[in-house]
Amino acid sequence: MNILITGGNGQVGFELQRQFAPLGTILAPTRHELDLTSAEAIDAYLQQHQPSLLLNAAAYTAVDNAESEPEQAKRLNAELPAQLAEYAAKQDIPLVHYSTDYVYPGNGETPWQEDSPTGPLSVYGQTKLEGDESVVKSGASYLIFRTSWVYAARGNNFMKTMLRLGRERDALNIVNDQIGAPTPARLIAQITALSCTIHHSPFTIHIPPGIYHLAPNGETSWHGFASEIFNQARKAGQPLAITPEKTAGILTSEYPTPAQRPLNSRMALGKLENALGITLPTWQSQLALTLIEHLES
Ligand SMILES: NC(=O)C1=CN([C@@H]2O[C@H](COP(=O)(O)OP(=O)(O)OC[C@H]3O[C@@H](n4cnc5c(N)ncnc54)[C@H](OP(=O)(O)O)[C@@H]3O)[C@@H](O)[C@H]2O)C=CC1
Ligand SMILES: Cc1cn([C@H]2C[C@H](O)[C@@H](COP(=O)(O)OP(=O)(O)O[C@H]3O[C@@H](C)C(=O)[C@@H](O)[C@H]3O)O2)c(=O)[nH]c1=O
Repeated sequence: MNILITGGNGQVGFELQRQFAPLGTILAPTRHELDLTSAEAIDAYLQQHQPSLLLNAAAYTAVDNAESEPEQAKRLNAELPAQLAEYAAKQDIPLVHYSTDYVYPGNGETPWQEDSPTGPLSVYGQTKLEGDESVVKSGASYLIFRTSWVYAARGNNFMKTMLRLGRERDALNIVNDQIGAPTPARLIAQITALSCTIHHSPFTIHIPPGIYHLAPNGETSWHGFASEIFNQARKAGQPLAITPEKTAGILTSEYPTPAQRPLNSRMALGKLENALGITLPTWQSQLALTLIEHLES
């Protein structure tokens, strides 16, 4: 049984490969083996390999660059999921797709529900929303996991950037007015596997199709996340130049970037917890696991 993982070398895709390896034959083409900007190449690949499950972890995730490369972002974030969803509907196979807190407008302090009005502030958020909308209306059996602030033991992410800067610098300014939940890619892959029941054939999704928020419990700012990274790293014996007093919280307006980020990225988790009958872990406990994995790698 072939499981296609697009973006298999990314943070989430890599963890999906680990989780799903015992469940079937993993197809995780690199960008040299399958150019995801080519609809023709994707069609040919699908015809050749006939996957029974699609896990779409490919995306254009460079939030600031997307502002100057909107066509590229649209191809990966909007048109690719639309094409995969159309195929999934036609073949009657499930599609799991990943989305983001950046589809929400970021105002207020109330956690977003899955059916809250969207209002992306950036090209990245807008193109991701277009992808979600295509999947929803495709008629495919789908799950969309909207997650936030993804990091992992490997890949490019905020945790690894902070560990590097914490060793190199003795002072850092980090925004403290964007609030959300840092989510390890490993947790995303574990929840994805938990949501798919494997019969002999075909794969089925065993929670109701739809959009689900997927993040750990609790909330913090990027400054709070960085401070916890430094605390936990220090306890694990890492030599850091940075000190808590020199890790200053600043406003988003003091850290100008090409793309606007939402201030409120709080996402309600009840829909997923109820569907799976679980309580999601806290972001601090998930950081401990991911940090140790990184330090031991
Ligand atoms: N990162 C984050 O903070 C968040 C991510 N998400 C969503 O989660 C999902 C996974 O994100 P994440 O794992 O962090 O993403 P990564 O940036 O780590 O990985 C993206 C993957 O997409 C692949 N890719 C991008 N462009 C192309 C292309 N033209 N052809 C072939 N492959 C391509 C990359 O290939 P290559 O390895 O060759 O570069 C990479 O494997 C995405 O849908 C993202 O929007 C949601 C919230 C937060
Ligand atoms: C390195 C650094 C970043 N920052 C801020 C900038 C930004 O607001 C925040 C996080 O930086 P990043 O560049 O990791 O942020 P960003 O790339 O916007 O992260 C987002 O990626 C996309 C793909 C998503 O879907 C989102 O959920 C979110 O994870 O930290 C500082 O304040 N000080 C610093 O020294």
